[in-house]
Amino acid sequence: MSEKSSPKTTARWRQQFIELSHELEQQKTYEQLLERGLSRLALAANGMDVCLDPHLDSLRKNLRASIRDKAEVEHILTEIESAITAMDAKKASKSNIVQLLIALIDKVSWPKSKKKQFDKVRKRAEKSSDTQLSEILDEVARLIEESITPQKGKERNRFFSQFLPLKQTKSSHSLIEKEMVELDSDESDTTEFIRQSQTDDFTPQILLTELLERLSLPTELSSKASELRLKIHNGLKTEEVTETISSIANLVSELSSSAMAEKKEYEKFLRDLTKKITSLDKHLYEVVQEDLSAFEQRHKLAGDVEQTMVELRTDVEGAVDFVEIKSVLSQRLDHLNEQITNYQQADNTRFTESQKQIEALTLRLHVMESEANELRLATSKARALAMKDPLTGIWNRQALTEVLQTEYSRWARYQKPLTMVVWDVDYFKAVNDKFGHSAGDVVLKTIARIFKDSTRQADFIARFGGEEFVGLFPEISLEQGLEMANKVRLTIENTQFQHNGISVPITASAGLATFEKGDTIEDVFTRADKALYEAKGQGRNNCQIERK
Ligand SMILES: Nc1nc2c(ncn2[C@@H]2O[C@H](COP(=O)(O)OP(=O)(O)OP(=O)(O)O)[C@@H](O)[C@H]2O)c(=O)[nH]1
Repeated sequence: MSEKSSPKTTARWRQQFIELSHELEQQKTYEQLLERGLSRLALAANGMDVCLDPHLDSLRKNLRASIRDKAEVEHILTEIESAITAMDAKKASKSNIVQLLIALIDKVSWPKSKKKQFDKVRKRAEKSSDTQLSEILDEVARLIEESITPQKGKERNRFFSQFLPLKQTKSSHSLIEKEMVELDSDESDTTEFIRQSQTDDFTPQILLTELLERLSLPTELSSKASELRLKIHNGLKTEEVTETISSIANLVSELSSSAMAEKKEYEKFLRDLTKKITSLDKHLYEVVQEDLSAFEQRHKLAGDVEQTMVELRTDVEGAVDFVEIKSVLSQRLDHLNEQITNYQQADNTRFTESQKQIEALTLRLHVMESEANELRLATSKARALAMKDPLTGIWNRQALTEVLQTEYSRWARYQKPLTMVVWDVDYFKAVNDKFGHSAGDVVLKTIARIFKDSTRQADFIARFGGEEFVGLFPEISLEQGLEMANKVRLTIENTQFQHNGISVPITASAGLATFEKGDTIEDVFTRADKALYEAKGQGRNNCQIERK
């Protein structure tokens, strides 16, 4: 082979050189592009993970350096690879956390009122990105908090409001406001929780510890929580995570049951309180109904009760927990009972006194009634005596006056016949004179008996005075009356009067008149007396009717 190159060979070498140069040029451009891309990727990936960031910085610095250290780059790439592997592991952890959250939500029987909210959070958890995880965790914690402490929510306010008087809504507001402040302070805690969580990396341990920290546990459950916390702190094996989640879920359920039991006890206590207050009110109402004289006492008691209720309400509003409320209510109720007992004692005394007074008054009333009856009877007897003629025992002139008035009114109303008869014993003065006044009295008594025996039940006969008698025949005409009078007259005539074995002839004469339209009592009496005068004039032992 000759040392001199042929032109053809030279041209080929040149061509190859040009192509190689071009290829190198392209590779350099490609390398620059890769460097730039790598640098940008490193910049973009910065912040994804704190462990990755320093390696990315080193890589970018190295890429920007004029002299590159291949070994250094290889080391950086190894570190980046390790960091990315660690990131993947963390990512897997986070998705485990989501699964844990969902498992927790599913395991606990949440109150109906929270069920929907938990379902929403559950859906969000399923679709969540890493950046949303802390937010979801906090929401789950908040819902757990609300679910296990129902007395701090609206339910408690509603619960209270049914026992507090409506007019006290202002006071009730203050109670609500106070609770809102409490809720606000809870939110501050939540904000703090979010802030902290955002800076932390989540692991199942952190999640479970955070959940336990956020549960406000009663004493009887706190020891269980401490055990769990210690177990978590010491590190959980993968198979222990699910078991721990179940334990926390049970704890939450127990806490919820405990809160419900307390709520029920609280409800029962307030129901009993309401019954007692209702009973008091009923008692007060009955007291008023039973004894109006106790109005002032009742008014005072009502004032005391109202005052106690106001104090009670103030105390309840100021109380911080159920035990204090219970204690305050018990004290106030005791005070209220004392007031009621005092009132009842006073009321009993008042009632006993009233009963005594009523018994005394009743006795006095009975005595008075008895006395009044006796008096009425005596008056009646006296009146009867006053109406009777003492000698003959028949009605006297006073009785005649009254009966005349009554019969006259009846006649005026019904216009039925009413006849008057005026009797006079014939020659009575001679009887007295001849046989003595006593004999004359016997004659008068005998004639009175004849009058009485001869007249009907409806008829009336009275001694007018001396030896004069006046009779009334209701519903008897003048003619009928004359007939009846003559019968009486004959009876008298036929009666045997004797004195010392000597027969004493006794006769009587009568004049009759009947009531006519426009008559007064005096008119009729005058006409009857005039008829008597006529009978006397005709020889006595005679009955005459009025002449019209
Ligand atoms: N025994 C007795 N006599 C009385 C009583 N009241 C009145 N007399 C008498 O009755 C008598 C009445 O007499 P007179 O009025 O004159 O009438 P008379 O003698 O009946 O004569 P005539 O009426 O015309 O038939 C008097 O002597 C009275 O004293 C009385 O209660 N008892």
